[in-house]
Amino acid sequence: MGSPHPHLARWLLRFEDFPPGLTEDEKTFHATFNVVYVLAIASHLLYAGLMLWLGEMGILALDLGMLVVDLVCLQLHRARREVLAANLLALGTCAQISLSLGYFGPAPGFDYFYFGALLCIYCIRMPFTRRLLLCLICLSMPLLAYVVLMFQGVANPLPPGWAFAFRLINLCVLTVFFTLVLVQMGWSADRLRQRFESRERFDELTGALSRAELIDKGREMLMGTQPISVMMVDVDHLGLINETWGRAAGDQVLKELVKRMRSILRGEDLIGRYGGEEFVLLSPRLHGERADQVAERLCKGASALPFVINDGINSLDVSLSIGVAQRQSGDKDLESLIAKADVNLFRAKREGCNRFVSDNQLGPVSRSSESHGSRS
Ligand SMILES: Nc1nc2c(ncn2[C@@H]2O[C@H](COP(=O)(O)OP(=O)(O)OP(=O)(O)O)[C@@H](O)[C@H]2O)c(=O)[nH]1
Repeated sequence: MGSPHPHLARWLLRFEDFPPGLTEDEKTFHATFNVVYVLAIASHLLYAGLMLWLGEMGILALDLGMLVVDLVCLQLHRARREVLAANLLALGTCAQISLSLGYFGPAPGFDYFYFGALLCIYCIRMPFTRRLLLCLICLSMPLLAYVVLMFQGVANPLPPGWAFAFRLINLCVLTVFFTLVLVQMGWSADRLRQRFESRERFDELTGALSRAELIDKGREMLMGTQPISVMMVDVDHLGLINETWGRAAGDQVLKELVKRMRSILRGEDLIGRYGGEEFVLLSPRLHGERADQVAERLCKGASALPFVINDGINSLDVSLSIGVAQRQSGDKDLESLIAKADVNLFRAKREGCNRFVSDNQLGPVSRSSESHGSRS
């Protein structure tokens, strides 16, 4: 798997029962954080036991509170709300550090905790500014507590032996925790580099995203909760165009089509070449009737002007058929959304091409267009 730690990756993946269709990256992310949450639960149970034994009820209550947070994180993570789970763990950990500092005093060793929380946040796939904001919140909580307690001169109330043992356990747990998170970051960086190096991100002919890249980006998009429209676009009768005008003409049509779609769509929309003459479009924050309007604009706009082929000697009228599917709330499965769009595309073809079909409506394109009719 091209990772510096393939054995660890294989070992982690052995314990997982993944939902179908996850990429390798998602699998290692999922497996790593499963271990991180289980580790957090185990260590908070251990700390709670220790504090009960030592009769330190204040810090025991804090540990039990964190135990609940860990369990919630694990459930969220398993329900594929990974980003929410990791954010909650990071914030919970930093809040716990701040409160624990009030009890134990600003002894060295605690700084480990919030670096852990920061690393946690750093490997979560979310926009940079939101990540930065979370890091700042996580950093400032314990830092503030640190400074205040240093000035107050608070000392650790545990006997020196216990204080030492407690710190040792913390360091061991956190070292394992860091190793896992860092290794996971290494895997992600590796795969990112491999993708860049292998130049498989874009389709060579049209410049659209490659299928693999589209799926990766689409899955990232689906990690949020925003509405998303998926459109499957197919050039009508491309086989006939190839036969009549030659494959180079078909290639020119595909290239020009991507340019036209780009000019109609917004910058944040993704265009990927899914197969031969099929493209998949992913549009975040587009749903309901607006998605139908965009599909109609694509059908009309893409075929509004003839496609110039054979170095400007000929031109063709080319039409599109589009299947539209919309994300239902909480839907995380990109493949099933694309499959829905594909079913609607099939309906559009069956209804006579040059139209779109969406989940809720059939959308004929009003402009009458002779498909692939030639012009001089
Ligand atoms: N020029 C060109 N043709 C391609 C490319 N990829 C796929 N095709 C052609 O697209 C055609 C797809 O054939 P079909 O699935 O039967 O579709 P169609 O002829 O467009 O007919 P409908 O989809 O039913 O309208 C085949 O003839 C492929 O050779 C490509 O990169 N360049």
